[in-house]
Amino acid sequence: MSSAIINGKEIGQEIRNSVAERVARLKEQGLTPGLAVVLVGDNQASATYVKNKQKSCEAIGMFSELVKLPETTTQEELLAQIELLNEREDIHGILVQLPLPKHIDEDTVIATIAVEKDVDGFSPVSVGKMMLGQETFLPCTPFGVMKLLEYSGIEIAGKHAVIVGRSHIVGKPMGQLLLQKDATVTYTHSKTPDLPSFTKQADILIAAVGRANFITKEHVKEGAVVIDVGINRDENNKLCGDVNFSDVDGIASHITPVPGGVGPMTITMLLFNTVQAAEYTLASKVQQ
Ligand SMILES: Nc1nc(=O)c2c([nH]1)NC[C@@H]1CN(c3ccc(C(=O)N[C@@H](CCC(=O)O)C(=O)O)cc3)C=[N+]21
Repeated sequence: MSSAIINGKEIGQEIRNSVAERVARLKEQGLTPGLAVVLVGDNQASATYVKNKQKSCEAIGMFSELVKLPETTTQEELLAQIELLNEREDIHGILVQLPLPKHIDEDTVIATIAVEKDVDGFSPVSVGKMMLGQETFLPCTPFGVMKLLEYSGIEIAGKHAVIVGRSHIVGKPMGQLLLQKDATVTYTHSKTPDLPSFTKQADILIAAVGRANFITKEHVKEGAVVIDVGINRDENNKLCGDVNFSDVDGIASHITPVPGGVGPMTITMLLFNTVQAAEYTLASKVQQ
């Protein structure tokens, strides 16, 4: 029997519909949620992602502004742009598209984004709050994975979740969110010896390695839920995940496809966080 497909496009659309209703309610109160996307340089992949993000904002009635800066932008110039956006009343969320050119220090840039506008959830304060289980913007990709599991009725408490990959934006926060829902979490990475001996124990396997078709049937336990966070290009330049889908199909109980799995959820949760940021500003105005 083939594995059940977790459809991120469909689940994402359902969430976007409810975000669109919140946007409409804010507009009735004279506030249009606004997202600024900062893009430095002319990386082709980044340009495509950014266009998708803008289209998605507009589709639910949100305002989005692209701040496009040349590859030669200095760090000081970029920081100055972010500070301008921090001050703007019509901008509720700021996303600085990563990766940045090599002469710019990403950590410094991210730390400059006002915490109340950090809809990516990447700033040190947002990460710290997440670790402490305090209310904050959650990083969009792991947040989207949690929604996929929730909407698919997959139990997390008491399950063994194995994460492959330890990036700041996916692997690390992913483990944290699963831990908060009472999973037992194991982190594995490129230096883990005998990886299959760990991944084979997973009830929930999160593949976030960034290597095309890396996870095969030798890594997966019968009946496991397999979440593929990878966005890679194979040798034919076709979009593919970190999981060899056809190899794992039939072994996993559930699996996310690429495209149409985690990717659309990342953008959905960005919209979710931005509308939340706008709602917070309204709430704080009413209090004054
Ligand atoms: N500050 C920052 N925040 C990010 O969230 C961020 C970033 N930088 N840099 C780049 C990565 C990548 N990323 C994706 C989001 C959605 C899809 C997505 O929707 N993918 C579609 C397919 C799109 C296609 O066909 O190319 C899918 O999987 O179905 C992909 C990739 C967000 N990123």
